[in-house]
Amino acid sequence: MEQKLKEEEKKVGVIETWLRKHTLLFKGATRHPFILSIRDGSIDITSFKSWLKFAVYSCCILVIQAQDYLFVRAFVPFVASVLIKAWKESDESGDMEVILGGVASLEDEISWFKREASKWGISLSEVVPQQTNKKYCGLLESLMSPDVEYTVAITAFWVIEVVYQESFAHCIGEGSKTPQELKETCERWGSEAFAKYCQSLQNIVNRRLQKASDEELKKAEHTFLNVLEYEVDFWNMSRGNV
Ligand SMILES: Cc1ncc(CO)c(N)n1
Repeated sequence: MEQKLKEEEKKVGVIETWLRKHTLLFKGATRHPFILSIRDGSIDITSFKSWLKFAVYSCCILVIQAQDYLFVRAFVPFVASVLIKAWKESDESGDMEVILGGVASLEDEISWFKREASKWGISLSEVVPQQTNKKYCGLLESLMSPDVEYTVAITAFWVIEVVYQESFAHCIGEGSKTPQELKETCERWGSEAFAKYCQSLQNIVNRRLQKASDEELKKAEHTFLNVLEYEVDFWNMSRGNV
């Protein structure tokens, strides 16, 4: 049985196997009620005239965006640590370009967060990190340790990106009623280009996992699950859960 599973994993790829095994948690992170409310337009303010609804609406998306700005600032050094690991440990020189592309797009992301904030009249320097966010940034920091293998770190990197990609692609996919004001946000992570970049990361991860020891595989799967749980918690901040 054990042997059969191993053979199966080799054929379909480890990631595919994980996604089948942990479908519920993956759906929890990529089809969160917050995302569904963007997609079905129920988050929309324009159909509700009362200013209170406006406040609630702006609050939940703004909480996520402001917290995400802080998250992305912590994400940059994490990605830099993955870059160092790729340089030291990778068996393929092409990995570095993919990761470097990620760093470049984070620069653009940070500028975009700043533009968005000024549009909404928020001062990002005054945003206080919520407990959930602090915990997630703590996870990133622990993954920056030189003791964490490249395979485990790149797995975390891929899943962090793919949750956003899958979530926001769902908001602009067939039949979505996403409000105009949120389209740009959704396009940022839901675009074809971002999907391609996530696919490049996924190819690296699959290649690494195929060669990984059982011990490393176990660690990588644990990290994969950990990230998914933190992503669910992150979305939960939109409901005022800190
Ligand atoms: C919380 C979170 N997860 C993933 C991404 C993708 O970059 C992001 N910006 N924020």
